[in-house]
Amino acid sequence: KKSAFSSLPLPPGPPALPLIGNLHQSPKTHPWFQFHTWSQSYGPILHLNMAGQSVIVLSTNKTSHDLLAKQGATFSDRPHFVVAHELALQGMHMLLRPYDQRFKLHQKLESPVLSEKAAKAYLPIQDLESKQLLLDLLTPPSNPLINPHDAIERMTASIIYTLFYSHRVHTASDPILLQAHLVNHEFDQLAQVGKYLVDSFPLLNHLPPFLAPWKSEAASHWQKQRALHVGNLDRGLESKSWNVTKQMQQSVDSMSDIIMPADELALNIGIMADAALDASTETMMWFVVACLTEGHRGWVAKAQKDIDAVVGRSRLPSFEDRPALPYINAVVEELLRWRPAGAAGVPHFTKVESSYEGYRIPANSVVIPNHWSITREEAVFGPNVEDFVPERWLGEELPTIGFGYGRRICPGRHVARNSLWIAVVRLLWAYDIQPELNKQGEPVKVDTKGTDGLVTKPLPFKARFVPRGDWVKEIVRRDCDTWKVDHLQTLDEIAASVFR
Ligand code: HEM
Repeated sequence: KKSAFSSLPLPPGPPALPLIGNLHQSPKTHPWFQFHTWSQSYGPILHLNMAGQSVIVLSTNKTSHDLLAKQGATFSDRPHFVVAHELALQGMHMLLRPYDQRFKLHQKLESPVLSEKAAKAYLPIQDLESKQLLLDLLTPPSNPLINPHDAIERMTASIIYTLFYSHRVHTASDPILLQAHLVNHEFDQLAQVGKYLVDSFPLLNHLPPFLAPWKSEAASHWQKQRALHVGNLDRGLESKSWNVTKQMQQSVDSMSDIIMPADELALNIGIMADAALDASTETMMWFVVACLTEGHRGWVAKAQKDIDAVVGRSRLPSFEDRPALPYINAVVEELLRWRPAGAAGVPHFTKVESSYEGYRIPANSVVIPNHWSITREEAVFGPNVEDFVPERWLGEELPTIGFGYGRRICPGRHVARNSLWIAVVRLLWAYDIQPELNKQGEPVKVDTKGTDGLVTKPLPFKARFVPRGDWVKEIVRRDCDTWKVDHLQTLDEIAASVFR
């Protein structure tokens, strides 16, 4: 039967072969670069045929917003992963859940704890952990070269685990953090597109277990996910203080018509924590890379001049300084643009056929908002899009980007922006971040391409965090040792200010 849109052409794209379509041209790694190149020939909306699977790639903020946000009722689903999601996560992964009633229920539970208002109440935790970051990077006496990853990850993990479970993370080898890494690594393996035939042919899943080896792999993975997230849920519920776990459990208890097993709530909170951790850590790592590779353009010096004028050299910068430091906001926005941690976004999916700008969008298409292209649109962001230029954010208002679109937009974006702002302003206030030098005394080249994957990470590198003066050392030693602070009391104060 002909549909209303069957006479419309598909969006343009590279020429496809019979049966396999564009599969032979499909990039093996870093797909966002090839998508970007194609968009330059075929335009802001392109169609790929991956062996029969329609993939729509959106390359501008406008097309992404028009489809994923304005037509949110139809473009908010996710592609189907039989092994990684349905089997290994029992269908409970927040990022992968289909757009259905149960998803909406989880979103309803999440939204009060991640709202802009809640995020504002969490500032004392971000204040605390960013102080500790400064102390952790003050590496007496000889300022050795370090890879800052551990110190940055400790900070982001501790912000999230304190808020979610009342658990402060003291070092990057905290056992819970290490367990999360192991589980996530195994999950990434399971989720690799194309690894399991059953992902393309779900009917195979009806085979008996001895013919379907993925079933036992998935079952064993589920036990690990469950142990991690239920363990954390229990820790949260047992804590003396308020935390997000308790808040969400209380919401569940107050909904008399809802039955939600502990592992389902635990998975929602735990996956939220995972999503928070990687993206925030790696965005901060890209900040350090930006200082090393793009600082010569003058933005670091300009930011430090502003900070010196507003904050001075006798105290730390704080959230109260934010209105007086618009340039630091611009640095954060430019960071999210220059290296969007989710370079190809997270794929959406549409179950129904529709049309856009005279093109037919087939039912069951995967829809990718390619942040890499979206952040490089010169018509929106001006020239020299490969350069780190915060000034572009100081003129007329630009679209904020990097957190996806529509009903699946990152719910953690308010919390994330606040974490980035305070860490960025404090690092700039405290340190000159200098590159490693080779034997000839030249800076060692730092990679700016990053890894493949849902979250793009800079390749390992080393840097020197040189205090900008003795005043930094004094203030950091005096104010940034946070281990004696009663974070449980801080959490109770947070609760009192927003949730009671
Ligand atoms: C700089 C840091 C972050 C970046 C760049 C980022 C980016 C993203 C992106 C691109 C998506 C997909 C949106 C879409 O499908 O259109 C997403 C989803 C999500 N993010 Fe974030 N995120 C960050 C931090 C956080 C934080 C701090 C939290 C929680 C506290 C969080 C929780 C989530 C969750 C739960 C989803 C799944 C939403 C859904 O599928 O409906 N993220 N994030």
